[in-house]
Amino acid sequence: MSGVVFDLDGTLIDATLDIHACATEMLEAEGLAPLSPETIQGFVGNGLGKLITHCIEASGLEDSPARHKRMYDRFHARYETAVEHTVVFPGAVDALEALKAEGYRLGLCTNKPEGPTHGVLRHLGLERYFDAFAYGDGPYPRKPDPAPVRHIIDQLPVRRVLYVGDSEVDAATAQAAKVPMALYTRGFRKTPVEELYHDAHFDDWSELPAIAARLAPRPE
Ligand SMILES: O=C(O)COP(=O)(O)O
Ligand SMILES: [Mg+2]
Repeated sequence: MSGVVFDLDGTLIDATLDIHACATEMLEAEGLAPLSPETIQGFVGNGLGKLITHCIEASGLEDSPARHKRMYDRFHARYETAVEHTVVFPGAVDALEALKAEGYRLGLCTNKPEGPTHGVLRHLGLERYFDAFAYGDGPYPRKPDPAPVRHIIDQLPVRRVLYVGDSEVDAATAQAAKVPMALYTRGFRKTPVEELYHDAHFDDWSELPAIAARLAPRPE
């Protein structure tokens, strides 16, 4: 069997406005000034803990454990239901449908915590496409450690996978897991495409089934 493993934020969905709303409320509760949506978007991809650290540092404060926990808890409490402004990238659902129809097993490998991941997937009708999940608060290290990808490969289970992601973290994860990487170029990447590990890149989701057929040929 073959599988395709997807990153979430910046790859399948753009949750910037909802993440920004959670961050704004969290900063306000601390008496801090809001940060722009672009700034917050740049903090996404390494998990919620890292996003909180970036918010604290961007506000000119020290990332003390007590402050970090207070802000993390406040953000997390709102995160699962902050879904109303989140959108799926154009063509991504059709690509998931096509891959499913071709017999691929699909996995979702995100650094987002488990509750907010399922909250947004349910809201967008995407939960049913995936046969296995790994989260940023699971019992394994976060991406770019290869452990969450391995966890998904074991759960699916599949022998061959293609990893699909948008960012530096995803490229490093695929490389560490020694799996082929398809880079979605309209996500939250900051590094030029040529400088990131990848075997294929695409800016149009209709290209993905052909990329998968090449890099993770279908079931024998
Ligand atoms: O950093 C996050 O919380 C989520 O990021 P990811 O879905 O791109 O892994
Ligand atoms: Mg991402």
